[in-house]
Amino acid sequence: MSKTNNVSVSRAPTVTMMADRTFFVGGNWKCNGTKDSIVELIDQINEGPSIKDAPVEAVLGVPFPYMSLVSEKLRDDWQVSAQNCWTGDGGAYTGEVSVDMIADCGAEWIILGHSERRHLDVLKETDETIAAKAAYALGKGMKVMYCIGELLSEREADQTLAVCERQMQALKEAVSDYSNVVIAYEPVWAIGTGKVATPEQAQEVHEAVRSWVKENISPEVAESIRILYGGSVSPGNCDELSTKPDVDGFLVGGASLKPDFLKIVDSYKNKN
Ligand SMILES: O=C[C@H](O)COP(=O)(O)O
Repeated sequence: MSKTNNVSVSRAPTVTMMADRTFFVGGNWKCNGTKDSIVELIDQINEGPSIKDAPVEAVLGVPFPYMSLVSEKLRDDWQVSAQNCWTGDGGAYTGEVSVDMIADCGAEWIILGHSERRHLDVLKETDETIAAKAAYALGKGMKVMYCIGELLSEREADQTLAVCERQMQALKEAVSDYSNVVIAYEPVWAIGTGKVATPEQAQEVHEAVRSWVKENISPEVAESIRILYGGSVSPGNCDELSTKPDVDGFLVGGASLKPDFLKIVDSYKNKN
C-alpha cells in the first residue's frame, strides 16, 4: 500500500473482487441489557428466519454476566461473542475474565481493540496489549473480531491509513494465522454519533486495509479475510454499504439491541 496518509488518494484495486468471503454481521451490545431485556430480544431474534444454510454469520457480542444465558437461549445458527478478555490464563487477576471462562460460557468469538477500550481514559488499551490478547485468544482456539479505526482528529490530519496500518502492524507482530480473525474498521467519529461513513469512505479504507494485508501479510490472507464496517450502521443504511466490494459485513452497536437488527443481518442478500 502507498505510504501516503491521505485517505482521499484513489488506488487501483490490487486484490481480486471475486473472493468468497462469507458475509458477517456482529452485534456489539457493549455495557447494555438486563436479563429481562435480553431474553425478550433473543426471543425476537429466534423468531427470525433461519440462517443455517445462508451465506452469513451472525454473532452477538454480549456482556460477560449474560453470555451463558444467551448461549443457552440463542438459536444455534447464531453465535456468541465476548467483548474483551484477559491476556492469559486465570489466577490472581482480580476482575479479569479468562478465555477459558469465555469458552466455558458458550462464546466462540471475542471482540478486541474496540475504540472504547483503546480511547476511554480509564482503559487506554495499547496496540501491544490488544495484539497480545488476540494472539492469546487465537491460541486458545477462539475467533477474534479485531477492531481498528481513526479518531476524527486523525482523519482531519490525513492520518486515517497511518492509524489503521499501525493497528494492523501490531496484530501482524503477534499473530501468524488469520483464519479465525475478522477485521472491523470502525472510524471512531462514526460510532454512536449517527454520522455513518459514506459507502465510498468505507470502501476506500477497506480496500486500502486489504491492500496492506496483501503486501504485508499475504495475498491469500488479503483475499480471504473479512473486513467489517462499524459506526452508526442501521437498517436504513446497511443495504448501500453492503454493496461495496470490500465491505464484508458489519459490527453494529446500538442497532443490535433492537429486533430490526435482523434487517442488518439480512443485508447479506446484497452480495448475491
Ligand atoms: O462495535 C460497534 C461500534 O462501536 C458501532 O456502534 P454504533 O453502531 O452504535 O455506532
